[in-house]
Amino acid sequence: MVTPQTTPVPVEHVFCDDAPVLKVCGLSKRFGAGCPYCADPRAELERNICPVCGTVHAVRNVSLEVHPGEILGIVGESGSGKSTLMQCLYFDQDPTEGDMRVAAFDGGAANCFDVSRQQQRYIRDRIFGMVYQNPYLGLRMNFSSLSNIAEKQIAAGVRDVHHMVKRGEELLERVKIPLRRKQDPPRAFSGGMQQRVQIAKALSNEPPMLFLDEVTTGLDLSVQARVLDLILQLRRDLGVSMVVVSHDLGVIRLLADRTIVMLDGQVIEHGLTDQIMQDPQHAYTQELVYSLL
Ligand SMILES: Nc1ncnc2c1ncn2[C@@H]1O[C@H](COP(=O)(O)OP(=O)(O)OP(=O)(O)O)[C@@H](O)[C@H]1O
Repeated sequence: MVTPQTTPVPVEHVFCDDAPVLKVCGLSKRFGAGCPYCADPRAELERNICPVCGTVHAVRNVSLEVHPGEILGIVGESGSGKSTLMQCLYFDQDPTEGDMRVAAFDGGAANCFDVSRQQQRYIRDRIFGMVYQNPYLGLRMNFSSLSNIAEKQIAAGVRDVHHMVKRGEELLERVKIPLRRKQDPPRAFSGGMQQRVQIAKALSNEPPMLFLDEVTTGLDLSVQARVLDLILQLRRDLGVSMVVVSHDLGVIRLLADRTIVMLDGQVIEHGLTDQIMQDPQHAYTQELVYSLL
């Protein structure tokens, strides 16, 4: 039985000296209007729900940094707020509060949650890439794989068809989709291949920052291993920074340099992944780690 501690861990960034690619401070997302009771940070919620007004506090005061070439893992059980957090970072959801700085946008001077929708689209199209757990959210299932990759390039302003085809083919080769299948639509592919096409699409504009939300969930073990291997290879070859969300600590252990553990919308533990694996502090993290042994 897990006994959650409700006090969030203060975030100290003691691991890297280089400037972050992405820096998020105090991100919260609630579903519902809130009330004076749950507006108080000391309020006792029923998991993540206000007992007075029923508002869901899906993400509570989360801060994080991602450094160049680093993979940050976010792990937590179902409902802990991982996907909502990721959706806020990728502008799929508006946070209730928070500040996000992106080094490649305005030199990190602007809070990206406050900029215009057009500027947010610019950041999504040119600086960020997203791979969703459900490939139906990231791909047009009836378009060819090559067209899917071109779509992201067009959104980023690329108009040279020859360049788009060349880049699309390069990426399909990189993610090991045979080029003879480049005109096939993703609906004709297996789950693992669909995730590879999503990854190719997300990488098409050479984004410095890639978000991966439960990308191996639902795949069988051998396919999962190949996708994980591909992610590590991309980091090695391209130096792209990543935020990887998973409920599976095994996946996070394999991929992430640093890890954040979430429970009921809060960060309950964070640190170097090896450190968390060897010496988990929170009862919930201990349970996660011991379940892997
Ligand atoms: N649109 C919504 N309206 C109300 N509550 C929501 C909404 N979206 C998410 N929630 C709630 O927010 C909380 C966090 O959900 P979220 O999907 O982010 O968790 P998760 O850790 O990603 O879980 P899973 O891995 O199952 O997707 C949950 O309590 C969920 O029920």
